[in-house]
Amino acid sequence: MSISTIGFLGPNATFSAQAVSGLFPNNESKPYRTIPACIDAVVNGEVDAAVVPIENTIEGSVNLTIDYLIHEQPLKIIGEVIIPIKQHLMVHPTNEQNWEKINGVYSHSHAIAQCHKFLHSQFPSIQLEYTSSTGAAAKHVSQHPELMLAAIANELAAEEYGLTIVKPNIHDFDNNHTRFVVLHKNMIDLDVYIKNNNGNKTTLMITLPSDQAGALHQVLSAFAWRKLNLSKIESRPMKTGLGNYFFIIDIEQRLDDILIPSAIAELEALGCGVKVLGSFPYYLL
Ligand SMILES: O=C(O)C(=O)Cc1ccccc1
Repeated sequence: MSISTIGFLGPNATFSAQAVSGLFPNNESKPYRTIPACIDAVVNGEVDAAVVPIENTIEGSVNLTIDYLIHEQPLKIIGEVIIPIKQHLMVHPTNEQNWEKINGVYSHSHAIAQCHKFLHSQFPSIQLEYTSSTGAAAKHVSQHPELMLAAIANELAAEEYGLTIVKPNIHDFDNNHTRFVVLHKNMIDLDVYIKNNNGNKTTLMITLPSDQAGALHQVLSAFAWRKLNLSKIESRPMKTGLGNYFFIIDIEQRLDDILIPSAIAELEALGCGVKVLGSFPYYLL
């Protein structure tokens, strides 16, 4: 297979690690400390692909991933994997009996946001500490049994770092899932290697002509009358001035020979900029 090593947001036992082992059970994988570091590792050839989080049911988009892809390192999205997310509160075994007296909770910003209601009702004035990942939080707590700390992370992290889960399933909404994208330098066909996908998508980045009334409406019409089903539309700042935004649009099918190319041609004729970020299979684990 032309994909051998996969980069992910480490250390071991993060949700990203879980997504990688679910989708690529036989590949080598390599942890990186941040999402940009995972993406850079693909660009400089340290790994063949990276798996990074892009959207969560409760917290929405992972802006760092979208922005780094758009503004810094233009890789291709070659696949998507969606996994259920269960957040647990865990402490060092020494503190198991006294866990209600913890004075600091460590985790990734998305994990903390997924548990806001729980934290607000159980620990209204506790110190929240943001870490680069849930795994990093669990590792930190495991290294400081002398402090009364807890981490929010998954079951694998509790096992990997020897922590005790004192309150399972503290995410505020049951239907908690995260979408991860698989990034590669080239637009390769992942479903040649991984069968049984659950569907296909094409992701476009679209910029609108400036100050044109009804431009977004016209963009959406180009998809609507071709019956191209959109599963997501999101705006992000261009970072060039207030009010300047680009759009990320997911179409619920592969880049075909006729429909999507003709929609793109129509958008370009309207003065839009269009870039295909990827056309890929997705997998639900
Ligand atoms: O920190 C992790 O474990 C990650 O992989 C990022 C993340 C954080 C919270 C939910 C899903 C993914």
